[in-house]
Amino acid sequence: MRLDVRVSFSYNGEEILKDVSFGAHKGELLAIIGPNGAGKSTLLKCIAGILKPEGRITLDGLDLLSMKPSERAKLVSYVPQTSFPEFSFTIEEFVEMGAYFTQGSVEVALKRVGLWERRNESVFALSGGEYQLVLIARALAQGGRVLLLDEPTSHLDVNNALEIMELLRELKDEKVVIAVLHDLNLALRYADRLLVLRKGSKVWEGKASELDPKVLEEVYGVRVEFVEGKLGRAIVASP
Ligand SMILES: Nc1ncnc2c1ncn2[C@@H]1O[C@H](COP(=O)(O)OP(=O)(O)OP(=O)(O)O)[C@@H](O)[C@H]1O
Repeated sequence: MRLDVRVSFSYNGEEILKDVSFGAHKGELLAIIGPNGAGKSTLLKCIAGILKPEGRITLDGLDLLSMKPSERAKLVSYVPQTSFPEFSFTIEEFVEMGAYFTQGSVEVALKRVGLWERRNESVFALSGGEYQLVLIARALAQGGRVLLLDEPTSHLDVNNALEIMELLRELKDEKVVIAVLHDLNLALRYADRLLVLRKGSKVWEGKASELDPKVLEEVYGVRVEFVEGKLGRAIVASP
């Protein structure tokens, strides 16, 4: 299972994505990183079919850009940046609000994120981390082959953030998983591959283990050091 992307995108004549190309496949977690305004969310929305870019996006050779939205939604699911629900649905109802699901797929998805027993509770009763899990369950219930997540760990404490990342680590063996991440330490620890964007252009793409701190220094405009500890590598940044 392989996704190939080469896109450009403009808002009102301003080029936001400039011929950004990369590949992603099952078995690897790809993280998109880069400073605010780099175009990360725009890129994810182009793949999700929310925005219409120029270029080409194929999944195992299938042209996603020329596909009907209903067909594409069966293949690609998208978890937007967290926003809190406005209506008091139960957890189960909320997951059923995705475009495609079967009764069985909702149950499997909620069990996967550990919230099936709580399915009749209101989504208003959820913490930020639990709500993020519900958003992921809604995407999983669609059963697509590509899972896109926009900052799935923002606003979460370290424990919940690690829980989400562990879940993505499991899911990468079933789907193409691509996440926009602001937390560089999580990206470095969990992503197999990184796509680094700045000002709408690809600056670097490669194995997370091969990332040179100089790339981050150039992109973020800060000094960066990698520190090795017993639990892994950490990034220290300084102005
Ligand atoms: N609806 C819109 N209309 C016009 N410009 C937009 C729109 N949405 C985003 N942009 C612009 O596109 C550029 C990229 O935005 P995008 O949200 O993709 O960046 P990002 O890398 O996800 O940023 P962040 O890390 O802050 O979420 C920004 O300059 C932004 O102002």
